[in-house]
Amino acid sequence: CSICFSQGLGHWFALVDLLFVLKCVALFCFLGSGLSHVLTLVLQELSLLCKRDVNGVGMLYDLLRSRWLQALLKIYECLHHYLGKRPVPVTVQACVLNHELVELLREAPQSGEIKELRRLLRAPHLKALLSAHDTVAQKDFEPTLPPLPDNIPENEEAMRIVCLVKNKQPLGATIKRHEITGDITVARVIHGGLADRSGLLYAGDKLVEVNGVPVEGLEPEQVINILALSEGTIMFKLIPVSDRPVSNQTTLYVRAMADYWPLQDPAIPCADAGLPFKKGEILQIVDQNDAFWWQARKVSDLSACAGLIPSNHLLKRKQREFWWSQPFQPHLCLKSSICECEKLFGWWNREERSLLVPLSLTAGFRRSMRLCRRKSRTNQQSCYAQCSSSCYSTLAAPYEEVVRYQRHPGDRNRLIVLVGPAGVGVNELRRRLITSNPQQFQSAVPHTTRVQKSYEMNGREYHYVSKETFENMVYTHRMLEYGEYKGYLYGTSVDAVRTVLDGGKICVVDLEPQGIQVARTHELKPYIIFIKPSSISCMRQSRKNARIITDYYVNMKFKEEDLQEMEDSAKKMEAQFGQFFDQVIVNDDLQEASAQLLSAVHRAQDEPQWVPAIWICSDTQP
Ligand SMILES: Nc1ncnc2c1ncn2[C@@H]1O[C@H](COP(=O)(O)OP(=O)(O)OP(=O)(O)O)[C@@H](O)[C@H]1O
Repeated sequence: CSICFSQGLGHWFALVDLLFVLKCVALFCFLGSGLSHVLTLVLQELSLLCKRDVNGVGMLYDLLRSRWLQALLKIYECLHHYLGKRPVPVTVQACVLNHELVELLREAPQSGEIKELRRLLRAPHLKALLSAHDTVAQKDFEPTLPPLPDNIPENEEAMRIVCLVKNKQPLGATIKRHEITGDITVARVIHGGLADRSGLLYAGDKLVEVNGVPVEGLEPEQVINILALSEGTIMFKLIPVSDRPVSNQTTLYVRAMADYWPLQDPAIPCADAGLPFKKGEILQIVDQNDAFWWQARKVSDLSACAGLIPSNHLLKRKQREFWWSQPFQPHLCLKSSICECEKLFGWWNREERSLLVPLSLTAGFRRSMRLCRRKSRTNQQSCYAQCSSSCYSTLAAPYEEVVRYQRHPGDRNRLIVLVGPAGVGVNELRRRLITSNPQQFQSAVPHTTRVQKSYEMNGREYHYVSKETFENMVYTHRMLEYGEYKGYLYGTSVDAVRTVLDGGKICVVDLEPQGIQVARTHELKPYIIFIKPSSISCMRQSRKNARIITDYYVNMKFKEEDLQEMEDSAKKMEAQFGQFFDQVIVNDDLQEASAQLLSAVHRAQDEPQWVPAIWICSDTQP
């Protein structure tokens, strides 16, 4: 019936003429006594109206004749009938009775039947059943709250008594002592906690008593002890805050760009209430009332009670303080990540790859030139090794606002960016992905300033451009990454990526991690996949027959130092850039990693993902 009223009535007014509605409502006033009978009358009325073709009556007629509604009404009638003759428990203490009986049987002569009866009555499931019976019979569903104290002060208005039943959850409120007055007040109520859900405690409420113990002169720790020792119900006597904070917060989602460990933060007002998080995790911010300490929870566990996190402003300050507290270092990372690092990594090795496979038809399939790459990484090492990850993160905002985004089927595909340490298999995986379906996946054709060779075709292996054109592209920020090798410039341009995307294909590129931030634009909406090496012991097995190609040796085996270098480099990449990774694939078994890559690429295009809000909310490219 409630379904009928809550859902049906809205339609009713819209569909049927007013006179008819009044008639039906009058009939429904008899609810509870012969509802089926009333329904029959309504149906008769409706069938007459149907003949007169009153607007919408046919629909209502069908609704009232539907089998589920009829069944619902029958159930209602049965229940109503039962209300008048509900059974009354013979005893409300079946458990006690059972216990007494078992004792009597113990003393009785031990025949087979008596033994069996005793065994049955002592069985735990029967005892549980009787206990459930007693609970229902006594209607003991609610916890019993203690009686209100007699000595309630006269200015009752100013005092509030709050009784909360303690369960396994924390209370979800913090208290503090006012420095001057010494008053103990509720400092904050944690979103989703017991106190918050009760709606009875507010930040600023002044505690007068806890479980009958006056708190005047006590330290917050002593008050916490009283709470910890009490069982069952906790009774607070408090003076309510005069102006309660009005909650007009809008929920905000952010990606954490730094790690945070509350237990290691001496500044947090209550470490137990802190929410630890790792970079890259998505947080739901539920309270920003405090300028320094926000309340948040992880989207991976939204049912949990919120925790304290430093506000944007505070976390940034902490990062800076930490950075300055470190022993002096040249802080190469700051410098290089802005400008010079772009030059340190990248393209010269790819040029060599193209020499080795000169007639490769798909641009971007260039094989490893390990020595060149290692040469570039020697510079990179100094950047990774000399600065801690906090050094890099001082540059960035500690939280990035994100929204859920799902690509519209008609929109351009998202750019797929593969990142990983040299030798991990980025090119192998990219090559396998593209050859699995060249109609769908494609690489971006790089630009170079070197001269075109006889067997090459402009726009296939490279776009051959003059140095001036290339430099102009760099200055106008049209290069995702670029580098110099043997006096020539090489780079991947945004235009080359755009060409692939405009052709309706999915563009797959591999970038050095420094290129990620350049690629992260509203236009390209890149989905970043980190290819991670498995453990060294696993790689010893999986790379046993793998060959790498260097400047001087073709088919060179992986050496122990290569594997170690790969692992170290991967760790540093994760520490510095992990917050940008949408997906991490461990490249242990090649087949499995390829399958994971394929499904990740499809997920990126077809399923909702968290992306920077600025990509969606702003029409202008950041
Ligand atoms: N999971 C794997 N199991 C076995 N061999 C692998 C695996 N992944 C990659 N390889 C092999 O390792 C070698 C290096 O891979 P690849 O050239 O793709 O590395 P890369 O990450 O592109 O590094 P670089 O840029 O230095 O070439 C190749 O011979 C490749 O076939």
